[in-house]
Amino acid sequence: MFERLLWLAVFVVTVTVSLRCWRRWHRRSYWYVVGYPITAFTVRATWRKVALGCGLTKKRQRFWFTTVPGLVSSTGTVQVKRKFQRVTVDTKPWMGLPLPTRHGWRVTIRTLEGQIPAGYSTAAERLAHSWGVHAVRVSSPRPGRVVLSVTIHDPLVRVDDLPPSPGLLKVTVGRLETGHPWVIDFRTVPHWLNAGATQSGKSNLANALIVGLAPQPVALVGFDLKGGVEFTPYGPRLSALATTRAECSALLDDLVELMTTRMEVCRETGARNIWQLDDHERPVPIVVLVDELAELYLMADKSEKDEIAHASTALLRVAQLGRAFGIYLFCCGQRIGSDLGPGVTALRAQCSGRICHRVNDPETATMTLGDLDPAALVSARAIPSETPGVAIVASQDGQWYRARSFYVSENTAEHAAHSYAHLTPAWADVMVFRAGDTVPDLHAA
Ligand SMILES: Nc1ncnc2c1ncn2[C@@H]1O[C@H](COP(=O)(O)OP(=O)(O)OP(=O)(O)O)[C@@H](O)[C@H]1O
Repeated sequence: MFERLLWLAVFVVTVTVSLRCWRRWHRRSYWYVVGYPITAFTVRATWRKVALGCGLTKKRQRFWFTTVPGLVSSTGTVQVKRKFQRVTVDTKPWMGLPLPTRHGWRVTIRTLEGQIPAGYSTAAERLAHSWGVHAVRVSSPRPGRVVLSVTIHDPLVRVDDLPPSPGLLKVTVGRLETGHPWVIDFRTVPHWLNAGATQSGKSNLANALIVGLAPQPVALVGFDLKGGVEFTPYGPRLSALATTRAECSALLDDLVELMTTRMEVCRETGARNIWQLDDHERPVPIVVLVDELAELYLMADKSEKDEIAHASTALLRVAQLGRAFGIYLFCCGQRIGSDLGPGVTALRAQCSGRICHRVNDPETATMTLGDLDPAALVSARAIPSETPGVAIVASQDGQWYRARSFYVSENTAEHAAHSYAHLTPAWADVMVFRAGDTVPDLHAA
């Protein structure tokens, strides 16, 4: 008997240690083979209790046949006088089979009458605590269905190195919490707002863009309102750099003039945008990086009013019309509040790409992500300062995601700027382009 118990103990210890080792050395296969089946079974088995606790059930009158009152799933007291009677029961929403994902699982729920996805978003935090997971995200692929996407651990604690760019004007800058790459694609979403408090990771993201765009046949333009300290080291790969408001105004005038020229070229050739022009006619696309956007709008005294109005209008025109003519904006700022003036609000409306790092004031989060799901705002304000680079990203599919940029140091970005300095088109060359002009052979790079 003792020997049998000993063998059993040895067996249990061996199995436990092996499972722990497996989990430690190859978490993904362990999750699919061991973790997921146990989780799927537990989630299904406990769904009634969890839904009840999170306020996702509905009371319904049902005919119930029972002799044992305790078997009736009701929060009220059920008095069984007859064997077949009408009682109030708590009905749980129908749940499909949880499906494994790389960082957790995904399950479809059929909503009960009167329920909307927002109700599930409100309950998401309660669900996460009930299941003991990092986060539960809610989406609704079609009316009457919600999909709960569960991440067990925060997948953004560690991210890998910056991979090569997947195509022209596309840069994989980080990873989404779903495990998918976070791609900034200027041809799909032309203008971006990148907001965040100091030390939240805004410049790191700009560095990732510079490293990704440097080898591409594009012209990079910098507006560095921190007096040039951020972008000057990347000068060799920048076709133009403005570091004061006066310089910004002049450079914005250039961009508006360039846009007008490109407009004429497109009109003369019957094209609606530069991408419909023949390859040899197409002007070089321009990515404009703006750092510390608020400085462009801040007024110390009334004498600056005209200059601010001028710069603000020019930037807005570039945002409104730039897309068709190959001019794309990436605006970074600590604060992008409406107190900066109507110019900022109008610019924001033109920037469909939104990135909100950790922010200090709720208004910047609202301004950056405002028209998204309120849960995105809550998520943005919950970003801890220990994870710089984590942001809420509004994407072209209308969804929002938590994401983290790859770490790209200033040295790496500076190295890329020097290595690809030979691809930098001179600003004068970019400006003189007209139909029939010789286009610098940047597309061959
Ligand atoms: N994705 C990331 N992974 C790891 N560390 C990061 C990441 N992003 C930023 N950091 C680190 O966080 C710190 C702040 O980053 P960064 O300079 O980009 O912030 P910022 O928002 O631009 O701040 P500021 O407005 O003061 O310039 C840096 O030390 C940087 O190395």
